[in-house]
Amino acid sequence: MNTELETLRVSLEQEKQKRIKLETDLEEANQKLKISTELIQEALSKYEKVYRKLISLENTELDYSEKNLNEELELVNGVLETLKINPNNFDESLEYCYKKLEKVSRSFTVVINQLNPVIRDEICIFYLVLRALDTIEDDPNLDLDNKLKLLKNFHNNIGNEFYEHDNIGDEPDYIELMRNYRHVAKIFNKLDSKYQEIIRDITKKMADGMCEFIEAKGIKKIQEYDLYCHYVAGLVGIGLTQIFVASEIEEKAILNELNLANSMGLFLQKTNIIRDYAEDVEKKRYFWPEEICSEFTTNYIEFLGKPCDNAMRLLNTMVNDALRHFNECINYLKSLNEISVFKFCSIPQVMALATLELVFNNELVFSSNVKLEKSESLKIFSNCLNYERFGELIKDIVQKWKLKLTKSDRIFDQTKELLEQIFNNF
Ligand SMILES: CC(C)=CCC/C(C)=C/CC/C(C)=C/COP(=O)(O)OP(=O)(O)O
Repeated sequence: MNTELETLRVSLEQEKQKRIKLETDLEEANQKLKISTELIQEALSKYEKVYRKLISLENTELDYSEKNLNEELELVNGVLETLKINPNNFDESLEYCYKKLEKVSRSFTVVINQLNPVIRDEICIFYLVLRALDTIEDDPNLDLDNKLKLLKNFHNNIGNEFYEHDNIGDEPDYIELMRNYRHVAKIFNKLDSKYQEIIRDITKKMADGMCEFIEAKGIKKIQEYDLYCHYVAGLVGIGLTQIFVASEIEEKAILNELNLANSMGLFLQKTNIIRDYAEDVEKKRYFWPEEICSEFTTNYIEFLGKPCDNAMRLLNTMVNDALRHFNECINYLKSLNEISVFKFCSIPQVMALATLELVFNNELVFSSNVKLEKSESLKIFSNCLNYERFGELIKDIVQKWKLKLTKSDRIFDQTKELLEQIFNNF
């Protein structure tokens, strides 16, 4: 009797355990279902927004063919894929990183989102790590010693899940990134060590370079200007190239021409430095090199709000200096094989060339932040699909720019020559 009772008790206990397990599984499945539903809803709402935008674009002055629309939809599908609808892939920190990327980057979110998944998280994290470093460099309220200490130590904290700062940054989104840095660190720690090493090495070199320039107080020679741009942007091009090769997506040969990767960064950085004249001068950030400025003025900040002849000549000389890097950018892009990497690298370059065309001989640079029209950016995003289409976009910008070169001026002639070289590169 006792044995029978015991057997019954054991089987009851087993049934009870089974039931508990079933209940736990059910709860977990419901949780996953909830997350999936939210992600799907988010994906659908994004998809719907872009689709509506495309439909409305069909009726605007932009001549969007059906082919363009399909290509744009392909790009959007890349974005949807990144939403990682599989709930097993769901990671709160990864989700934070992609959401933060959208907030802190004006131009890199879309090109990162469409990247080959093999390197997408790596490049998203690379971007956020450098954005955090840049936030420290740009903070106007940090005292010098503290800033130098934070910059010099930053590479040791990239994977520190307890690293956080409550009040660093001059914009709410940057402050928030520094406050929640642990999410970036957590995903960094999950990356393959070969990517961690590249990111850490570039971050250290960039931080050391930033410190060198903070201590030097001002940029004098053009060579120093190129060196500063190398530290803050050329190194990014070099690190990205190392990531493409480490993943075996691009060929090793590209590592023999890292000077081209450097030029890719310099071209983007110099374009921003010219475009942001008014904003930077107002914030007391000075990047225009004395060697170029001194031909036109003893202090280039006097041109703020006053676009006199000398101001315009200086502006056009700065544009010329940036434009001399573009042929090397074309040569870099020519050597890429994988389409998502090509788009990631080429779209920002076309946007920068269009921006340079816009700021050339443009008085507004001295009073406001001149920006490309949204429709222009969209046209570039959706048309820059391969090397051939890239060439067409570049040639269109060059033709438009040449129409501005009616004046007979030494600088205009130099710009004309550079533009002709670019045109003939295709
Ligand atoms: C090989 C290769 C791809 C080289 C390019 C290297 C690269 C991406 C350098 C960064 C340059 C730069 C000015 C970034 C910030 O741009 P931003 O302030 O306009 O962008 P934001 O939208 O992120 O603020």
